[in-house]
Amino acid sequence: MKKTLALVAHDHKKPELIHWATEHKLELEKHALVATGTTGGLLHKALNLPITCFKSGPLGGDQQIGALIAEGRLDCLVFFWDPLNPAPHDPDVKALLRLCSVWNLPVACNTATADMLITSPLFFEGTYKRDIPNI
Ligand SMILES: O=C(CO)COP(=O)(O)O
Repeated sequence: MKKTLALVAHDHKKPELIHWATEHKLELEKHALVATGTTGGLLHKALNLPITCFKSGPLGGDQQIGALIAEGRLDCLVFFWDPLNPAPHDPDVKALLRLCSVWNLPVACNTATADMLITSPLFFEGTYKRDIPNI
């Protein structure tokens, strides 16, 4: 079942996300992909797959992805945020992760979780119906 996935990584984590996405290209190409600006550009170069690129994270890209979540238009977020370096837009990062909890959206913040998510038949075969809060 085709899903919409968002892929985002902070600068020090971009190589890790590109490596992960390359490993899982065969699965990723079945889905619609969106990303923040710089991440999306690099992923497009590495994977040669269509990716809808929003603004760069510090310029509002995280919030654009947050808007997709609030509108019920995103199925999953892979967000390799950097736990070792502060970002100027940390409030936006926190807001994006917060919305994942508010809307019970599957979110992977490291490769181990992303591996489990992308290989989960529960999620990708469409048998799993996630509860969405009735807000
Ligand atoms: O800052 C980001 C996420 O918080 C990512 O933005 P870029 O993909 O534009 O680097």
